[in-house]
Amino acid sequence: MSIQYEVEQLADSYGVADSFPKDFGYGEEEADIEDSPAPSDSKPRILLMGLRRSGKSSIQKVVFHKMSPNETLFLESTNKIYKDDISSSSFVNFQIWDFPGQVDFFDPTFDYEMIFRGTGALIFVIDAQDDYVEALGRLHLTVSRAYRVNPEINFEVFIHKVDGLSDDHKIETQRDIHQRANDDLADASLEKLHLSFYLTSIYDHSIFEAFSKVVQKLIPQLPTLENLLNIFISNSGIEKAFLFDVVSKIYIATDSSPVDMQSYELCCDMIDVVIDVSCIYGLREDGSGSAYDKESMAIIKLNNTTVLYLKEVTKFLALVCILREESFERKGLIDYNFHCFRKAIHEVFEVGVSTPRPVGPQAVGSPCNKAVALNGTPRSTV
Ligand SMILES: Nc1nc2c(ncn2[C@@H]2O[C@H](COP(=O)(O)OP(=O)(O)OP(=O)(O)O)[C@@H](O)[C@H]2O)c(=O)[nH]1
Repeated sequence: MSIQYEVEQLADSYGVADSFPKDFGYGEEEADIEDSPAPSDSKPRILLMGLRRSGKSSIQKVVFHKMSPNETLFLESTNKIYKDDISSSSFVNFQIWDFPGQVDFFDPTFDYEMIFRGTGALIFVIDAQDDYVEALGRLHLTVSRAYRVNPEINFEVFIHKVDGLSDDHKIETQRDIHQRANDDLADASLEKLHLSFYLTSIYDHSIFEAFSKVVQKLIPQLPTLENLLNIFISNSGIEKAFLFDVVSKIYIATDSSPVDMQSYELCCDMIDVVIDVSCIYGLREDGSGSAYDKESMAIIKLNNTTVLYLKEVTKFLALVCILREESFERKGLIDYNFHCFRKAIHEVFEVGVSTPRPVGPQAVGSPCNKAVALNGTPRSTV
């Protein structure tokens, strides 16, 4: 595949020097956010639960800490709740709580009411390569408890480690788990409790896709973002556009045309290439500067007449588009439309201004706690 590649990197416009991946933000705005930190326990939570060795810590490390999947083989078992605050590096401002496999709801020191009250999404991980009967029992116990405390939680089931399964086996496993889990809920008269199922693996992009969908459900501005993307692509001759959280490669929104895995993978790969090249050639000689900043943009022309176009939207977000070479002849128009799109996104999120987040006991468990606060906090909600 021949690739024509252009990357522009200008780190000069930002005062504080940072390097990827430790600090991915622009230094100055980072200070704003630091100035009014929300007490960590009041941030909306995504819980990762499931049996021992089902893959919870691996998911969290691969998606949010750039750990390579092979390295997860050496992860030690989690013995206490591990709270990971990812708000300093990511657009989405939440905490991920990784639970040890053996959580005991009857343990009086485990205050599950407090935990579930401030939870936006509960991800239950099931190891699809193992016998899942015990996991299904645990799933039922966990979601029914959580639902009674907070019916607003989104319940997400990751049927995980499917890399070891054939395509037929994957479908059959999903069908079986879906059927049994819902039968258990029906037996307990919990038909209203909705479970969403995803086939995932850390060895491909499925885990990023699944996490994208989990996070999207927690973003109240999603319809607005989709609308803006639809308007942008239809006026620019673009085939597909994703709004990415750069550090995690979660897409927080896309236009309303269907997502195919290949396009998503291509865009993820583009982000990796841009950041890697930036880290090598985009920093100043003394190593200062940022690998991703206001001037970050890249165009990659593939040999099948497809063009990939990436541009910075906010300090955590990038727009990545796929378009035909013919459409790219009107680059001026695309750039202008992008300018309008970027402005609109900034208006939606008021980038860089952090409004005080809810504090105190009344905030935990309030309905708005389900929606994630965003870095570049929106005007109207949260
Ligand atoms: N094949 C395969 N293995 C995986 C996948 N995800 C995780 N693993 C492996 O599963 C094992 C257990 O992973 P962990 O992330 O430690 O599991 P955990 O659920 O956090 O375990 P506890 O901390 O004991 O609760 C590790 O050896 C991982 O490499 C996957 O998608 N596919």
